[in-house]
Amino acid sequence: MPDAAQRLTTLAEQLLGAELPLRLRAWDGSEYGPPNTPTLVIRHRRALRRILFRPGELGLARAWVAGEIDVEGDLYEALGAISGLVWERDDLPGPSLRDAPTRAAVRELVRLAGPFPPPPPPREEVRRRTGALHTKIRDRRAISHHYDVGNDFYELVLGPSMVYSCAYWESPDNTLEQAQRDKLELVCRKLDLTPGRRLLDVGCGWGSMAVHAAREHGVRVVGITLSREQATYARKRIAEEGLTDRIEIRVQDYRDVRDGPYDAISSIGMAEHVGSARYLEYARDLHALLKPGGRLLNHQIARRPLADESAYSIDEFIDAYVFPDGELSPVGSTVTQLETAGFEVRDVESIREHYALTLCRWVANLEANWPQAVRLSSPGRARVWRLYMAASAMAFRRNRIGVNQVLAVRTPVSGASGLPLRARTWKG
Ligand SMILES: C[S@@+](CC[C@H](N)C(=O)[O-])C[C@H]1O[C@@H](n2cnc3c(N)ncnc32)[C@H](O)[C@@H]1O
Repeated sequence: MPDAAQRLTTLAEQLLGAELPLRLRAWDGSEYGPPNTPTLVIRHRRALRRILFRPGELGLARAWVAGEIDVEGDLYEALGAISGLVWERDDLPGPSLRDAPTRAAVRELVRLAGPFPPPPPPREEVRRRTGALHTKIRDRRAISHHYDVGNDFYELVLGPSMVYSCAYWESPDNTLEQAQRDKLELVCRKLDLTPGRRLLDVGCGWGSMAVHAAREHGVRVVGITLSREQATYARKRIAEEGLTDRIEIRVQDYRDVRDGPYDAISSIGMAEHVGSARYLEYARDLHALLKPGGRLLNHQIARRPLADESAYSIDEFIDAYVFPDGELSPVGSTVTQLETAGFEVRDVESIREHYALTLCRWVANLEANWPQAVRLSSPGRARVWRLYMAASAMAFRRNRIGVNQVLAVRTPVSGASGLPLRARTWKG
């Protein structure tokens, strides 16, 4: 009788119709598969039950959070191998459940997983996003879930720059702090910030953009966030920098900003929270908050468009464990919505590869401070973050998702956009 690792490998290969490019270690201590590759460790057969119960990323993620599966060796190599095998194949669908051998393999897998517990009580299913879902109260709760993990935890992961969005890598060998500074500076140049102008930073996080723009470009800034912890941190930092006369941080929803018009608006890593049903309203609100000729820089993660857009559903793992209610749209629909709201879209810069580099640095920071990260959050939460960030790095690297800076102008009726004939000012 072959041991569990060998049986599992054989079954997985039969079901996937391809060779497993990873080594496997099972709960009985047995190992099987190629040497010199990362090892997928299945510590408990409960992991199989979870995966069979909930096929797709969520079952896998739950087993990961519970510590029932793990990876030894290079996490990125393992994730790349798994996604190459499951999500990125052009020869799918593989073996069909109509085939007798496939059905037999599934039955054998169920046997191997052991007795199933009674089904869990019905839980709220992840719904398609509707306009009603992104209410101000719900958005505030979702933001709290994500950002009020504690500033100390974010400091460990993000490092001293405390910027939680894609950095800009002039060279991949730069430090994360330099790359984040370069990103903030790039945004300031795109927005043509000059002393005395007024900037609204929507989704200001821990205040990094506000501080950079006020200190380096002499602008007055209002930064808004839904997270109290972020606001407290940002205000302290602003006081330490001696910039309280130039920066105001508010705990405020973008839908409640009433003190326009502004000369410029930055929205960096915030619009992912808006939701497609509310996106046009968001674009209209920002448009109304700008002076004629004012610029918006919208820096946002995008997904690839689908042949059938109605088939889009939120990633269950991200929704359940990381980013409740976060939602991605293709860059084309962002541009269309901004134009519909009245903006003239002048520049779209894709910086997809930059996010893979950024995420790898965050993962490295987390790994280097692992015991402290676990103490500040919990073993499950720290594991979720490691997996989420490493998997996201892979997704950016492999073009499953992207990130774009969209520069849009509230061009006046005269057509005078105020932009240079060539974008030398920021492209160098
Ligand atoms: C990923 S963080 C980005 C923070 C910052 N821009 C940076 O690059 O570090 C997203 C920010 O958007 C804010 N946010 C999300 N929804 C918001 C809303 N409805 N109104 C105002 N801010 C919001 C969050 O509170 C958080 O500060």
